[in-house]
Amino acid sequence: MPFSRAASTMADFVGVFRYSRRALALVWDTSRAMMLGLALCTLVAGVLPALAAWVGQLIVDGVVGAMQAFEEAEAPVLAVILAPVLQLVALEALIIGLIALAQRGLSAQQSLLRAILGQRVNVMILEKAGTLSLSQFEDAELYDKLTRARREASTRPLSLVTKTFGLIQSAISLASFSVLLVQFSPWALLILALGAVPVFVSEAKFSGDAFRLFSRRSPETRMQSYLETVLAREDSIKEVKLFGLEGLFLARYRAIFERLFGEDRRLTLRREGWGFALGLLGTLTFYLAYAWVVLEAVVGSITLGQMTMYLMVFKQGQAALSAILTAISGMYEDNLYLSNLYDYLEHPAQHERGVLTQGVSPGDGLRFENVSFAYPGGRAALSDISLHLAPGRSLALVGENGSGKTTLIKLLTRLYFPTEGRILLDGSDLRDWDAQTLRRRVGVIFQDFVRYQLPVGENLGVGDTQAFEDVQRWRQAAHFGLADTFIERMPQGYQTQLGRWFKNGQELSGGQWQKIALSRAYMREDADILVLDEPTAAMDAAAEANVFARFRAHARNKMTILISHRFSTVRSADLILVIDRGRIIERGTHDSLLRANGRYAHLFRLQAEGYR
Ligand SMILES: Nc1ncnc2c1ncn2[C@@H]1O[C@H](COP(=O)(O)OP(=O)(O)OP(=O)(O)O)[C@@H](O)[C@H]1O
Repeated sequence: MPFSRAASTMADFVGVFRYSRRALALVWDTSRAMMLGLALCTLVAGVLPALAAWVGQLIVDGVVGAMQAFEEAEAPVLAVILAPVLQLVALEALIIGLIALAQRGLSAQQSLLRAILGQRVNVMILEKAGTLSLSQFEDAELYDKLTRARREASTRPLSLVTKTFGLIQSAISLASFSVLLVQFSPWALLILALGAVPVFVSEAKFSGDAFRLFSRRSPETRMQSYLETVLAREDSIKEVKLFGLEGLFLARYRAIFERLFGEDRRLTLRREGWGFALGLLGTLTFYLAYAWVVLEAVVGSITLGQMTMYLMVFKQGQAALSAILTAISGMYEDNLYLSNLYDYLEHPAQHERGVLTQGVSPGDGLRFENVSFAYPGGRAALSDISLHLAPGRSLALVGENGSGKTTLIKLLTRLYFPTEGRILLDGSDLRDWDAQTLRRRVGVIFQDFVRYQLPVGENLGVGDTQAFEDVQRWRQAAHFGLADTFIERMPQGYQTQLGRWFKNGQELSGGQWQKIALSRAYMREDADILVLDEPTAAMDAAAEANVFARFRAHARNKMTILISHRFSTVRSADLILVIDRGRIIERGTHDSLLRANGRYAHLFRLQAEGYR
């Protein structure tokens, strides 16, 4: 390897460790007491083994001395001769006991910290997810980082801290062993090091390889977990069964596993193979040193006690050194995974910087001025949209599937920003509005509303977090959304658990769910813009008529926007926009549009004929 490449590989290797400091800070911040406890136990567990080895030497030499004394004495008193040796044995027992205590302390604190830190990191990941915009969520690369972080990152900070302490512990042990060993010969230290370094280099290389493998294939692992979900979740199982998809999906699931496993196997075999071969070097050096120490004992340059000690010290020193190197390569691996976590956490959130709580011309309502929009990486979904909706007026959007109706609502609710043009509320650009204020002013139900696995009351409460548990408000909203009658018939009324995930959960029909969603929109008492995207598609005709009668009464002074494929619901709107491939192609009232005899009139007649 040329020098410059070696240097840059080394720099990469060292550079990765920059996350160690942050992980340590995180743990320190999480529990100072336990981090100090860990440090103390580490210190004790690090220093005492060398002390034990030294006492071991004293015991052996003490025994040899006692044997001589016993032979030489005329009237030997066993207790007197043995006493010093026995004291040493007791000391050794005490030291071993303390080591065991320190190790238990370490493992107890580690397992507690693991739980707290795992939770903390998961919360950090989820909090960050809350700050991401919808388009960031739809960015596959960022989403991969998020899933990788959720899968792997929560255990890494502790693992890093444990390894750092483990490293310090082994370093202390090694230093204390070295102090003993260097009295035998400084060369022994060199032999010790030579045996361990090759294993370390190969470990570091393979942990890098494993991380790259893990990162590269996150799309495949995501597909795997997606297939698991489809095959094992109640909301998809019905269709899977009826279409007989189990075999097909399982085969795909297996194929992904086999492909991934092939790579894993290759890596594992190489890693362990090299680990074994290079590990033999360590064994070889140990036996070299062994022979040497024995030789020195035989020729009488060291005592029998020293021989025992040196052999033990060499063996344990070797173990400590290889523990140090393993810890470093493990830390390198943890740092790689943490780099992914911090990359994700530091991904710039698209800050909503607006501060306005009032527009420059209150009462002006909503305006789109030449608004165009394209989804990231997609073609234009909306082009040159202009419209004005004054308070108390209603707007209906009509158009084929995929024409851009929902997209318009997403812009209006600031889930996305226009690529061109502006949207004004009360005369001020939507971007400049304070997020909270804006959210309070808009009540919206999307077609793909969420069916929360929560009690039915809370399913309404999510519509207004300030009234999340307010039973009175639930009842009122359910009344407007026509959900009250069936909710009151449920076994535990508003406390009835919905969905099948939890015990005694009740499943609702499609139309009932839609009524829940509709009531959720009514929870927004302060909202003066109400948006309903296909709110009644699953409802029976009587319910639909009722819903709109209530809606009109409720929305008398509000701005309302309605998306529907049913002309019966659209016709009463003050303004109807017909959208086609992202453009407004017709606008007017029901009557004027019929008179114009264009697309609207055509679609209307088609639907009317269907009912004849
Ligand atoms: N998140 C997205 N990312 C990229 N493209 C999208 C996204 N959502 C919608 N689109 C595309 O934007 C276009 C308009 O979609 P939109 O959902 O606004 O249609 P729609 O008029 O509401 O349709 P429908 O009547 O079926 O609900 C479609 O071509 C669709 O493929």
